[in-house]
Amino acid sequence: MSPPPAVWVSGLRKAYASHLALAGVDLAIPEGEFFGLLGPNGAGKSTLINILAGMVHRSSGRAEIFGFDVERDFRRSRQMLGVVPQELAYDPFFTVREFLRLQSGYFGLRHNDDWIDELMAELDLADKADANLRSLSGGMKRRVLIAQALVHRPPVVVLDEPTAGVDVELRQGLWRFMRRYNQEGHTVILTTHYLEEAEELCSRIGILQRGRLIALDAKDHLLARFTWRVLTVTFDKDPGPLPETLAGFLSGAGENTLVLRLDQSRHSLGAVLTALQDLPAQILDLHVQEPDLEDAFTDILGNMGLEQP
Ligand SMILES: Nc1ncnc2c1ncn2[C@@H]1O[C@H](COP(=O)(O)OP(=O)(O)OP(=O)(O)O)[C@@H](O)[C@H]1O
Repeated sequence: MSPPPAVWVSGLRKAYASHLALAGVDLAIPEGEFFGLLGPNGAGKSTLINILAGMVHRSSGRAEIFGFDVERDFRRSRQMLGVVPQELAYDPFFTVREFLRLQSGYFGLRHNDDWIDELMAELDLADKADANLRSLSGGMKRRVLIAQALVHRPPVVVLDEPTAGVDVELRQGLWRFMRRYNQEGHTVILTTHYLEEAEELCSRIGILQRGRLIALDAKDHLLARFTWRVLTVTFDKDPGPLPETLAGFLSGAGENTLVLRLDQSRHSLGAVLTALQDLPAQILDLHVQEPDLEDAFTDILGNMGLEQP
């Protein structure tokens, strides 16, 4: 028998009074995956995460972590899971080290200092070990949140908007840390509004909208659905009117610059360049932009007739 997936959800529903926050979600996340859970505000992402963490009671359906039901086997499933929440709920009188020891205690770990030291070093918190939580900057508090979630070395970690509002440098540091944690074999689930972040880190993407998974695919497959490219061409002077063969591709123009949108599956870039070279101006620069996850996200939500966040 194959081992159970890290996360398994089937027919999962959550109703708040008459509002359906999750309307029957099926999802299996295998061990070791870096999974991106995306969706506009109110789509149900936090509800799903909170059900997995045993913090919200599901209305119906199943939810398991490594085969342990999140309610019936709460202790075992929770032991397998680390959740990095959006906000730090803590007693501000503790130092960072005291706080992480306390968290270890919740998981029955009394001698956890070696791992706490390693976590603090990895997250650049070592020189704040004895600082009071109250005195930390927003970025430092964010690191403490991550350390808190990992204090019991969970095989599955869920990061809910881990880099919201942090500066570029810290974001890059957190990406490196998450990538390394995943490369060590841990399963990572990330929710984010920064689609660039999901594109950089996640191998598979699920898009939730109004409590339903409207897309679930490998990131590369999602992106491969899009065959258009945007070609920006800069000339040494005004190139004049485009030949008729290219006029239909024009999507913008600036000073001595033309922007063409081409569908690669139908138009050859070579033929387009040859036609451009016939214009009475020299090409100085060419830039080809490929679709990114943001384009895929917008398009998928657009096809559903729904607005993006
Ligand atoms: N405790 C609650 N009581 C009533 N409705 C709730 C409750 N928690 C969430 N909801 C509703 O359920 C829906 C899903 O909310 P949820 O927080 O899961 O979305 P989300 O995708 O995490 O959004 P965001 O990106 O804004 O965090 C929303 O319409 C929200 O208003």
